[in-house]
Amino acid sequence: MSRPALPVAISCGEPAGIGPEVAAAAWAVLAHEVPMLWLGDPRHLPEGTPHRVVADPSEAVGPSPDALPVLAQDFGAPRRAGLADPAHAAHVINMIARGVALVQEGTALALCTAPIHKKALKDGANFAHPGHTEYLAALAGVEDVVMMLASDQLRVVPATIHIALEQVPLQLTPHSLRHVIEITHAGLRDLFGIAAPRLAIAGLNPHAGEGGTMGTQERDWITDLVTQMRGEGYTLSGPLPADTMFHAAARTRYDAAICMYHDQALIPIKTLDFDKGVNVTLGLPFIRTSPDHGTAFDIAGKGIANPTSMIEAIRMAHRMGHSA
Ligand SMILES: NC(=O)C1=CN([C@@H]2O[C@H](COP(=O)(O)OP(=O)(O)OC[C@H]3O[C@@H](n4cnc5c(N)ncnc54)[C@H](O)[C@@H]3O)[C@@H](O)[C@H]2O)C=CC1
Ligand SMILES: NCC(=O)COP(=O)(O)O
Repeated sequence: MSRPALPVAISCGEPAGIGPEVAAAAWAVLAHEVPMLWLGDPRHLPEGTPHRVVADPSEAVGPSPDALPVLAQDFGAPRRAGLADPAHAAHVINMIARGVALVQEGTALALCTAPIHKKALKDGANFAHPGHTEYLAALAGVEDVVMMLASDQLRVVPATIHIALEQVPLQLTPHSLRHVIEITHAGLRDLFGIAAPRLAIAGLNPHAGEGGTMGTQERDWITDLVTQMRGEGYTLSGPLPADTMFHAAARTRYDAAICMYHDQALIPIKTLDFDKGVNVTLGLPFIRTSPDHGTAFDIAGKGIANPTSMIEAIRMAHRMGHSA
């Protein structure tokens, strides 16, 4: 029996940002290929976006080439491009939670989240999480999830995510790094179809510590953890000096780079492939992807936002939803 063509649920993200316009543009490209269900206030879609409000996600099963199906929520006010409205914040958060509920109850295939403005959600609704990744983990009731950014050229994982740099050496532990390696390995195998994933582990310090002269974490425990996990059957290299592990030849030697902090991971992929990078959360009991960019207030509403990352994120959610 064939499975119903469930939609990818797309949470609207910050209405003042480019989320609504890149979602509408992605639908225009993918409408014949991927069933979609946009969650948000239809007034926030770009003017003229063909859409139909549905009462139930079952009305969004199968491709909908004539109109984007919308599960509508009245946010109370129209959007003002580039200017977050604090009154929207709670609704933005609810759209994420609604998307998770749809996937968990089996009426959506996967979740693709449009970007949120983290500070706007904190200011407007006291949002307790630094990003989707942590919020989704809380909603799913799982302790350890992994943020991966993936493109054709590179996959990166920050072992610590949205924390201040000064917190990195405190929160990065053998226990936490082990979990990141385990979850990444499983994600590459199960969601990316890589039977024997090769992971490159970055050092934390310049020159991976240079034998303890530029930092001691590599000498004190990272090298031991890598050696131990190699003995358990993982294919790991490192800890590697982070400045030389992203050039073209180096990138051929691994399937994902495990980095020690946010910018160490995200700078190389956003430099190489900002347009096509996709953010995927590993370790959740459902599929979640997102474009790699943020709300881009500086260009919101101008019709110039590039939708490619959103398109790739929806495609990846759809593909993974069918392979999981
Ligand atoms: N998944 C999510 O919810 C994410 C949310 N953010 C949030 O977005 C907000 C703004 O973050 P920024 O660091 O300024 O990053 P950003 O990605 O919003 O913007 C950085 C620069 O890239 C440009 N840009 C971004 N996306 C583009 C697109 N699709 N087409 C053309 N140009 C594009 C912007 O105009 C800007 O000049 C912050 O609150 C941040 O936390 C950032 C990344 C991901
Ligand atoms: N810089 C990536 C980012 O902030 C995405 O975070 P999340 O909202 O997907 O957790």
